[in-house]
Amino acid sequence: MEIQTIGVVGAGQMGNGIAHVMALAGYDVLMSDISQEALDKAVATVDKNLERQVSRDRISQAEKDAAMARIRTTMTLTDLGPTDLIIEAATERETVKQAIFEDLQPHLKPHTILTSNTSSISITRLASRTDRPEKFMGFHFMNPVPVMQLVELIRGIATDEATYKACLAVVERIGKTAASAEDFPAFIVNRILMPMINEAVYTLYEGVGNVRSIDQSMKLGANHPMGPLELADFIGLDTCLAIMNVLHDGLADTKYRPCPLLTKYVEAGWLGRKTKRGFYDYRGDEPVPTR
Ligand SMILES: CC(=O)CC(=O)SCCNC(=O)CCNC(=O)[C@H](O)C(C)(C)COP(=O)(O)OP(=O)(O)OC[C@H]1O[C@@H](n2cnc3c(N)ncnc32)[C@H](O)[C@@H]1OP(=O)(O)O
Ligand SMILES: NC(=O)C1=CN([C@@H]2O[C@H](COP(=O)(O)OP(=O)(O)OC[C@H]3O[C@@H](n4cnc5c(N)ncnc54)[C@H](OP(=O)(O)O)[C@@H]3O)[C@@H](O)[C@H]2O)C=CC1
Repeated sequence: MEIQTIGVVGAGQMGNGIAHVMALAGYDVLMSDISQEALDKAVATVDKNLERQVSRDRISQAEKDAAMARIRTTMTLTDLGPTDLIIEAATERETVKQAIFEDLQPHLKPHTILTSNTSSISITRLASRTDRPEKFMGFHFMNPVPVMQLVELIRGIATDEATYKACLAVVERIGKTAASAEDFPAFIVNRILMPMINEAVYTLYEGVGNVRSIDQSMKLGANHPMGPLELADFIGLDTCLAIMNVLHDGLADTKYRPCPLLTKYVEAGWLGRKTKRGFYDYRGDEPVPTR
């Protein structure tokens, strides 16, 4: 069955990016969130990012207008029930995701495919609590979604081939590249990337470098487009900590223990760009290191 309508749960930085690329590729998108403010902000962000693509001649004004017209929003999660494919992109907390799939379940069409954009949580475990583990997958975009080429596709133990192929066809239609990952904590990208970010926080915690010298070293010394602390702020420090906890619990190896300094920033509510403070303070014209 060809997918035509897509439901996106969670209108944060990932949800708005997913809505953006799906609408641009011609899918009808219905996005939900628990906050009307988040939905309004997400639509405004998509509009701004599409406008940027128009101004750089990546897309035409008509393509932008058509994409914006394909995005609708709702505060009622169950309105997403009749869509062909649901991509859950809410906060990285297993109980939040489980509750979303539980609430959706009675309202789904028999053919609806359920997916999660989780960065780390077991797809098999999320799937096992639904009525359709064979129609459940990990659909993991990278941030910023309109720019990054990769989508990790993660099959749970019960995912069937038709579901995998349907998701692969969506990745191809939006012009991105799929990497197939086995369902183990944090999959491929975050299994490798997040311990590096956590190590950068340890490097800061132990005083080996400060925020600026650590980021500069990895940008100029390893050609990374962003330093690891800048990238952590970009991803969200709550998300980084949640991923480290999943690695630590799931692989039971102390090498994945989250740095206490990362925990401290999250406890302070300094979550990075989204709260305007993390390893950098974004409240002024230029980001200022906080250490
Ligand atoms: C945590 C997880 O589960 C998984 C993850 O996502 S891990 C995080 C993965 N992401 C990364 O590692 C990102 C690392 N950073 C980068 O690659 C770059 O810094 C960046 C692409 C974000 C910005 O690049 P830059 O060169 O500094 O900025 P800029 O020149 O403004 O942008 C580059 C292009 O992206 C576009 N762009 C940037 N952000 C955009 C957005 N949100 N929407 C649409 N387009 C965007 C720009 O318009 C520009 O397009 P053109 O090439 O057509 O001109
Ligand atoms: N940040 C990143 O770089 C990446 C993140 N991911 C994953 O994507 C998911 C979303 O992350 P991200 O967009 O960064 O997070 P954000 O914090 O930016 O957005 C999450 C959104 O989900 C909302 N939300 C929380 N609970 C619910 C619920 N029950 N129903 C609907 N919406 C809800 C939040 O609302 P409120 O703010 O009101 O709580 C918020 O608007 C996570 O699973 C994350 O691991 C994947 C790839 C990259």
